[in-house]
Order: sequence, then C-alpha cells, then structure tokens
Amino acid sequence: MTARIIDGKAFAAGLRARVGEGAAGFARAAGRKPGLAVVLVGEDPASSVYVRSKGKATLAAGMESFEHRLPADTDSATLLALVDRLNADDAVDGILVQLPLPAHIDERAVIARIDPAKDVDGFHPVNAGRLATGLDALVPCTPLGCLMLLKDAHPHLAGLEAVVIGRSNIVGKPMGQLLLRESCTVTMTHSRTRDIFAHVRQADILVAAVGIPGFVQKEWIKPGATVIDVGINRTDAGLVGDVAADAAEVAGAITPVPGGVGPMTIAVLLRNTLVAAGRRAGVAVDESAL
Ligand SMILES: Nc1nc(=O)c2c([nH]1)NC[C@@H]1CN(c3ccc(C(=O)N[C@@H](CCC(=O)O)C(=O)O)cc3)C=[N+]21
Repeated sequence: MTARIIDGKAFAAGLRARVGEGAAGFARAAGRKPGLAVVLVGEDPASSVYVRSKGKATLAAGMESFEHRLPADTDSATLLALVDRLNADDAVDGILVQLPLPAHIDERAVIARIDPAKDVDGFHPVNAGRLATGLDALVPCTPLGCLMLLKDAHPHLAGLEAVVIGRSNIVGKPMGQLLLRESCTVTMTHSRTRDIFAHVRQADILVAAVGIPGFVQKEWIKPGATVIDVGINRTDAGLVGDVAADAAEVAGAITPVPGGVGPMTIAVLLRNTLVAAGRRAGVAVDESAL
C-alpha cells in the first residue's frame, strides 16, 4: 500500500480563497480592509523570502500589508516602541514579528508586548493560556493548519492515539492542546523521550516537528497511520521533512515537503488576521466557514 498524499498546497489555496471572501465581507461592514503588520529584524535570506510571500498573500486576500524591515543591530527599545505603535494603530489587526530575532533581543519580551488581540501568531502567553483552558484564542498558525488537514482526512478524531514529536511553544505544545481539544489520546514526545519508536508505533495520528531531516523511520509508523510532517529542513538534496521519504509506503496518508504544512501556515496567518479583525471591529466573521 502507498499513502495518500495530503495536498496542503491545494487545501491552503482553498482556505485563502475563503478568507478572501470573508475579508471582502469585513471590508463592506467595517469600511476598511483587515490589516496585517509583519516585522523583520535583520536580513536572514530565508526569513526575507517568507516575509515577501506573506506580503503577497496578504494583498491577494484583499487585506492591507504593512511591512517593517529593521536592521540587524536594532536595539530592543526600538523594536518594543514599534510594537507599541502597531498596537495603537487601528488599521493594524494582526502583528507578526518574524522569529528568530537576533540574539541580543529578548524574544519573550517582544512577544509579551504584542496586544493579545492582535497576536495572529498565537504566541502571547495570554493566547497560549486561553487555548489551554478552552477559551477563544488566536491559535498558532502551523499547528492549526495541521489540524485542518487532519480533520479533512479524519472527520472523527475522537479517541484516536495521537503522538506529537517536539515540544516547542510554536508547534508541539499547541498541537498537543488542539489534539486534546479534539478528544484524541495525546502523547507528547521529545529529545529526552526513551524508546521514542515504541510511542510512535502506537500512533493513529503522528505529527513530527523536530527539525531533524528524516528523523522518523518507516519502521516506526503504524500501518495506515496519518502522518503530518512539519519539518522543513534545507539539505544538499533540497527541502526535506522530519519523516523519511519511504514512510509513505506504510502510512495511510502523509503530507509532502514541500507542499504540505508550509503553505497552510501562511493561509492560517491570513485566517487569523481576518478573525482578529472581526473580533476587534465587532464585525461578525463566520469562523466555521473558514
Ligand atoms: N513569527 C513567526 N511566525 C511564523 O509563522 C514564522 C516565523 N516567525 N519564522 C519563520 C517560520 C517559517 N514559516 C514558514 C511559512 C511558510 C512556509 C512555506 O510556505 N513553505 C513552502 C515552501 C518552502 C520553500 O520553498 O522554502 C512549503 O513547505 O511547501 C514555510 C515556513 C513561518 N514562520
């Protein structure tokens, strides 16, 4: 058997189109477009590419894009002052500060400074806490994108064994929360987990977010499992995921790299911006239609 390939690129295109319709409806009701501000400190080439594609996707969805590029030696006070200005700017519904930041800047302090209502990355402790306690939250884009792909593949997630590899605040932890919210039995594994394959082997649903190319081996996969590969690793062989390519011979369904989770991250960012705009402006946005 060979796995069905989950087409994240196509799903993301559909989501972007639905967000575009929602953005047009918002604009009619509010008299302005939803606005997303993206802040990039320094000139990391990969980050620069992502920021440009975010800007293009934002405009294509009928939203305003505000790009702020600051030099690599920008000090914390300057960056925090920019965040304060964006927090106060009524045209800005979403704020994304591209990570990682240069080492001399305290990332946590910057994230904590963003108005939680504009935190479209869902990284602010208030949003993390709201997600964990079952309140309406802005949810991190990558794990929410993974969940959308999973729900599409598996209308009934309740009771399934889900294993997450990786415990970052950006992917692993919120992914675990989302799967728990869907009533999966969730196992969180990480670099210190003993006999990790013995856990992975139980997984009906596997989400791999470790950042090690080909870390998950074919033999670890339960036959028929749904595998979401969050890894985007640049190697001499090109972009590869955290799951070995031959795992597709065993899995029931699997996301490719590229063309899987990556495109979903940007589409969900636009979704979160529309949701934030609706909540801020008191304009009804049908989140269930997204
Ligand atoms: N505050 C913050 N929020 C982020 O969401 C954030 C960030 N910082 N820093 C960098 C990472 C990375 N990221 C990606 C977005 C899209 C693709 C994507 O579209 N990938 C395509 C193409 C990959 C390629 O060709 O490079 C794919 O997987 O098919 C990948 C990675 C968002 N990030």
